[in-house]
Amino acid sequence: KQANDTETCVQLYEKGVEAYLENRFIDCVDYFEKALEKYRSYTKKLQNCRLQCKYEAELSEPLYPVDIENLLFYEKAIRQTLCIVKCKKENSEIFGNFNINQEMEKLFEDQKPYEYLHICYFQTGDVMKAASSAFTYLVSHSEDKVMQSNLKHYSSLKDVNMKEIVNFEANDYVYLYVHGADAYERKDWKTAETNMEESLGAYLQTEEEYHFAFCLKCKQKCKKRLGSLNGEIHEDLLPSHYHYLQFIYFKMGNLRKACQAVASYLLFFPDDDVMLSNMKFYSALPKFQDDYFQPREEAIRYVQREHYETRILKFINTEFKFKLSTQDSYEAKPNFRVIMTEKQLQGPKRFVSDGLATTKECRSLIDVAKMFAVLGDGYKGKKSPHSILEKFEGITLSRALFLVYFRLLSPKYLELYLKVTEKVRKHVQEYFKIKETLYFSYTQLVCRSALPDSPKNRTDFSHEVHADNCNILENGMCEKQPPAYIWRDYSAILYLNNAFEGGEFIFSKDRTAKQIQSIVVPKCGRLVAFSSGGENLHGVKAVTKGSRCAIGIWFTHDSKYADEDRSVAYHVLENGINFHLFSSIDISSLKTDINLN
Ligand SMILES: O=C(O)CCC(=O)C(=O)O
Ligand SMILES: [Fe+2]
Repeated sequence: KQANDTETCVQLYEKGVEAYLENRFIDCVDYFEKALEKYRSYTKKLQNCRLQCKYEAELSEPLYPVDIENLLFYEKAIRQTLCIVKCKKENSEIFGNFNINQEMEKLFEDQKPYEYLHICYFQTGDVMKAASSAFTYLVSHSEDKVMQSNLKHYSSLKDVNMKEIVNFEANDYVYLYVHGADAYERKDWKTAETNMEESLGAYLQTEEEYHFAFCLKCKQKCKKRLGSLNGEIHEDLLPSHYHYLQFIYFKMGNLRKACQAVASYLLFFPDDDVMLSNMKFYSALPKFQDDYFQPREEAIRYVQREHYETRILKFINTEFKFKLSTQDSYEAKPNFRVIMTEKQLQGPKRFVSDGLATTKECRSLIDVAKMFAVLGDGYKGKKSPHSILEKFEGITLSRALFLVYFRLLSPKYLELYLKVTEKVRKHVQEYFKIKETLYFSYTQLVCRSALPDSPKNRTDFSHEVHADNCNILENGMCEKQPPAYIWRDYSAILYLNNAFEGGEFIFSKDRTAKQIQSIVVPKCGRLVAFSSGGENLHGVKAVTKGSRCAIGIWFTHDSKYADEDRSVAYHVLENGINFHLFSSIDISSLKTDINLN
């Protein structure tokens, strides 16, 4: 039987096991070799996706011009993550149906295939490969007694040359490093230098491939994995390159480079006695110059990133352990009903309904807004886009999504956000009897708060009279041109509270609000919905006290402007967070205690 080319590494693995169990050892070898090859191309491709996505995220224009509380870091991480999801989708022939599940991935990462493969090689007479397979397995399971005795047995066979046993899964740098260290022992400085420098480069490259934002927690694990030299764990593999190099360069007569290596090493271990005395020794040499102790650039970058990440991790672990109090005995009826129509509202294509969210739901959503709102989120960096006397705090769907991704926010909130807004969409579609598809174009939770020292007798507006998809001209016409959001077809505002003063929503006949047609007073669960054109001029009166929170939702018929984050959000809720993307990551301890109940 031949393994066919469309089979995933998982299927191949399973067939390998089956062949092994049925003593079909040639098939067994064939399937496992192909499974390993597939898995290798899978990880290679994944690493390419990661690097490419990292690069793209670096170059992307930030959503917000100022880096508030390291949010830029998260933004980049989420961009990178979503980009990887896309990249995987685009390469579905390699990634299969998107998922190698975590369990299967672990089998490969744990070198499980070699547990079978060594036997199948042995049975087919390939004893060298049997020995190497056993060795490869032992590299990551050095304590495994059974495999130890297998290797011992293989090494006693006359066809097995111990010197030629290899680790099939060694990273490139492992051999470079080992050869470098060998050359060092032989005092072959030139070879040692070449190997060590190459090993250093390859190490950093591999580290880069393993490294991405989600890896914060597994960083230690990564280091351990990378630090394994054919089974021996070298916790300090990276700095030890500099240890070798300082002496190699000294022996080669390059004092500057020796000193740079010393300075690089000291970045990792500033108090290391040996290195400090080397430093003294080198600086006493006649050829020494004052600017020699410059750490190498890649070492500086590495150490800085390390410090930064440790701090962020600490921050996440200490700052995000809290509970929200959302116990609420009173539960409003979930039923909604229309309370004002075109007639009461004095204009076309508009209505008001009540009961689209319960008290508890409103409270939860406000909690999220208060906890995670970013000044001006969704307003392209303007903190108070409409009134300088108010503070605008918002959270867009995409930010809620990445908070969930980082486990800073319980998925329940995202679910609630989606559920409530979907209820609104359906209601709007039914009320206006819309036949075409109504896509979400943009969703934003906003709280407008009066600044403490703002005057009480304000007559200005929190949000000037405007239309949502056109620009009102002097002559009263509404011009459907950018910068207006011309693709918006329907608008809906769902209110979350009434604990404030002012803040009434008005429909107006004219731009200056001289001819107010109707007023909507916000309260939890109340919805105002209307077509987004010039026929529905509207505004928000000044909020003079307290904080007014609402979810603004804009719909479109144009699929080009459909909000992609929404489908990603559903994907995240359905499939959970794709941890296998970030192999061997355990960020479960980052989970916060936020609960809806
Ligand atoms: O918050 C409101 O009541 C309306 C807001 C609005 O009109 C808008 O954001 O376009
Ligand atoms: Fe509006």
